[in-house]
Amino acid sequence: MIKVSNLTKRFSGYTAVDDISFEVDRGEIIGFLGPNGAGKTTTMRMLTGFLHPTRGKIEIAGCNVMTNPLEARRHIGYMPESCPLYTEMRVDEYLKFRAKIKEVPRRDLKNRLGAVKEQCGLTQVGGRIIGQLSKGYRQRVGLADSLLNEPDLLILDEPTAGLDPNQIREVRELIGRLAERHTLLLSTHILPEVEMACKRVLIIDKGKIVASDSPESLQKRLLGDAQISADILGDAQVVEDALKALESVDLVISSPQEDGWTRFTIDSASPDIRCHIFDCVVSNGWKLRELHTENRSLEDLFVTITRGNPVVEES
Ligand SMILES: Nc1ncnc2c1ncn2[C@@H]1O[C@H](COP(=O)(O)OP(=O)(O)OP(=O)(O)O)[C@@H](O)[C@H]1O
Repeated sequence: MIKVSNLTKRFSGYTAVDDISFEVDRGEIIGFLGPNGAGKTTTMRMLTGFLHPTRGKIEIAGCNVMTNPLEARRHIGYMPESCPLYTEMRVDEYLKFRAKIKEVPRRDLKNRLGAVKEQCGLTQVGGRIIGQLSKGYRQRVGLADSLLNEPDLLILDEPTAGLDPNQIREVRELIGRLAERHTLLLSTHILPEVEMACKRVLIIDKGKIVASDSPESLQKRLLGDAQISADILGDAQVVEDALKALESVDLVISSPQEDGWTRFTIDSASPDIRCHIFDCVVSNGWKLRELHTENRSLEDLFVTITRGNPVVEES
């Protein structure tokens, strides 16, 4: 659906996007992550034909964006970071206006308007003035706009930026529903958003793609070792020594809890040694009330990657 080859954008000597290449298959949901100024918006604007690259090639659904921008755009629904809505217009009026610009055939207009309003939960607010809507609803109008031309590909630039937690939840749910029917490229700073929705993440830093993989395998490959937490009742020193003696255990840290319990934090080179810990506790007659692998978040991963750690190529 998207094929980007050696894409570069320079602004008066400054390289905002530096020779990036990636592909997105039809139906994929991709999180596009990066710190401020990494080049996300610049990349998205080039993908949608709003900004001309300095170098490189972009194909959307087989159309070359540089040589055939109008045809390529027919496949794309784009919601820019700050949605340029005409705030004095009513929702219906605005969507009709946008549909005409997007050359939605007159005979389809009513159906398309009805469908996108339904999809975005706007059916009740068609007569409202956009400027008087909440930011969450304005965001929905932006999304409805991006869906008018029945695009195969949705490109959303920080769709939840500036929304309050309730609005974020609503817009996320809406995006989740849209993801069932579209290929989706979603840029965001909010990492749980990506963990929830995206099957693959592309991480861009200083204009370069530094990682491309599923959140789970990136976590495994970058953070590698497992960290396990176990609450055990027994002589703390004896337990600690026994845990340290287990194969593939690198480090055990103990911290006393109430009523004689101790929490052991165990670093291991093996992905999961919980069964061995359990057997060790049982064979020594100790008690166990908690045993789990600590989940390292995408946030840890993001910080690791964008602080100059090794580049992770797609597997
Ligand atoms: N029109 C422009 N002229 C000059 N420099 C620009 C222009 N647009 C973007 N840049 C620069 O290119 C770099 C990448 O910007 P971009 O907006 O793509 O980053 P981003 O990853 O989207 O950041 P954010 O998360 O803050 O939106 C930044 O250093 C920015 O200042």
